[in-house]
Amino acid sequence: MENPREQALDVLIKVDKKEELSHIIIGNVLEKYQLSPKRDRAFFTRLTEGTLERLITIDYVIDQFSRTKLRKCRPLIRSLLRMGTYQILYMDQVPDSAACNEAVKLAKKRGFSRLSGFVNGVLRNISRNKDHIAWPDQNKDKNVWLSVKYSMPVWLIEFFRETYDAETVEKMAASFLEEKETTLCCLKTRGGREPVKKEFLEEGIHVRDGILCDEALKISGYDSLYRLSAFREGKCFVQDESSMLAASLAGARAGQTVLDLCSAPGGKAMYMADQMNGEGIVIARDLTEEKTDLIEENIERTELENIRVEAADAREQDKDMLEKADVVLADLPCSGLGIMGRKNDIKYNADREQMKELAILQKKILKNAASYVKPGGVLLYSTCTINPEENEENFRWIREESGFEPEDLRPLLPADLKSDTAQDGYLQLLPGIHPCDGFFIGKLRRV
Ligand SMILES: C[S@@+](CC[C@H](N)C(=O)[O-])C[C@H]1O[C@@H](n2cnc3c(N)ncnc32)[C@H](O)[C@@H]1O
Repeated sequence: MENPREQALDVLIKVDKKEELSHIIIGNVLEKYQLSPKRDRAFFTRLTEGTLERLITIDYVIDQFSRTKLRKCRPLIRSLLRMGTYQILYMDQVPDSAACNEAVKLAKKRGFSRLSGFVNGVLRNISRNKDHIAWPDQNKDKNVWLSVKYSMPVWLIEFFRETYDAETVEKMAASFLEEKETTLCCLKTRGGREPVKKEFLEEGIHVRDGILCDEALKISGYDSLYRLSAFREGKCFVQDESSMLAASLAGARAGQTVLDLCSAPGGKAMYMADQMNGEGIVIARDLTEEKTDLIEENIERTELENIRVEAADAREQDKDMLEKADVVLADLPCSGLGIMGRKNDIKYNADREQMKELAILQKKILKNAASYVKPGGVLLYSTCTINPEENEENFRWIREESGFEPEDLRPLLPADLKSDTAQDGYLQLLPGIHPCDGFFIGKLRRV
């Protein structure tokens, strides 16, 4: 990677112009420069992801110290100021003078010599005054204060506060900004957690056990997953503990028929196939072949044999599957508000209208999902969001519509996990409150 700052600049400009989702653009750059030194790749990743994560805070600061408002600047200048400010405010290892000088050099290199003085002036002004920023007054408007402090759109803060108190919302917002380890699920059928852990320790990677699930390992300090042999050989795959918990609460057992309607990239399908010890079948479906190819790739790597992959639209009822499945998993497309800390685009692109449309889509799929459950079988509904309309309300709706009984989750939960609603068959996991992503899990049984 020739100049990680210039690569970061190009990514920020593309994201600003909404050319593509940021994790795809960043992933493409990392793939192109996979042989570059780990240090450059890490600097590039931190600078792009960090700047995007703190965009609202950064823009607030720049507008305080610049005479031209950021929204009136050219995209290149806007992105240069944003990444310069991120380095000054959040990257202690970068001297402020380097952040300013490199921004000036890039402005000149990209044909903006006339504006390089402006870039220099704004960044040096921020550097001089970084301990005297006038933040919003939290006593005047707590939501605006939370929005600027945690870089979350104010409407989202207001939306969460319709359900949760300010303290809970602050914990959630803070947790989205925390540095995340990567959570891996280790397959029992491939030897389980201990040998993988040993291998990672030998490779000098920081590793610790998960908190909620026996299969989980949390790792950090590695470069690319594909450089880890245990990952390459399919002994583990990336999955948050909230997802492992959802798949484990489905309770799939050896010999059963499991139908996973929205399966790509296949995380929960693989977890269940592994729990079934390779006996019985998990039918893993998704909408397009592009998506089912992702499941196929993962199965090939993990060598799980009891998964059958099919492309199918879950909105259409499949008459051949009526009352055929012991377990139906409806892990549905959702607004993703529980994983905003992993995907920056979600918090900036979410909107209430789209959330309402998703709730309608979920109802349609849930109705079909219920029709595939055998008498005595299970319907497990899950999403990675924090939105009562998509979660609790849809769970209540399908319970009434299907006549299925909610299953008491209390005996099935890890000891450390407390929830007031578990006895009613569902739980809403909250980042910052629970040790995992934000996730909804609801379990019903056909009586
Ligand atoms: C939350 S993700 C599933 C994650 C997956 N269960 C896992 O654990 O790896 C939702 C999936 O729903 C799929 N999807 C969206 N609309 C669908 C539809 N109408 N029919 C089937 N799958 C759909 C998306 O392609 C996406 O892969």
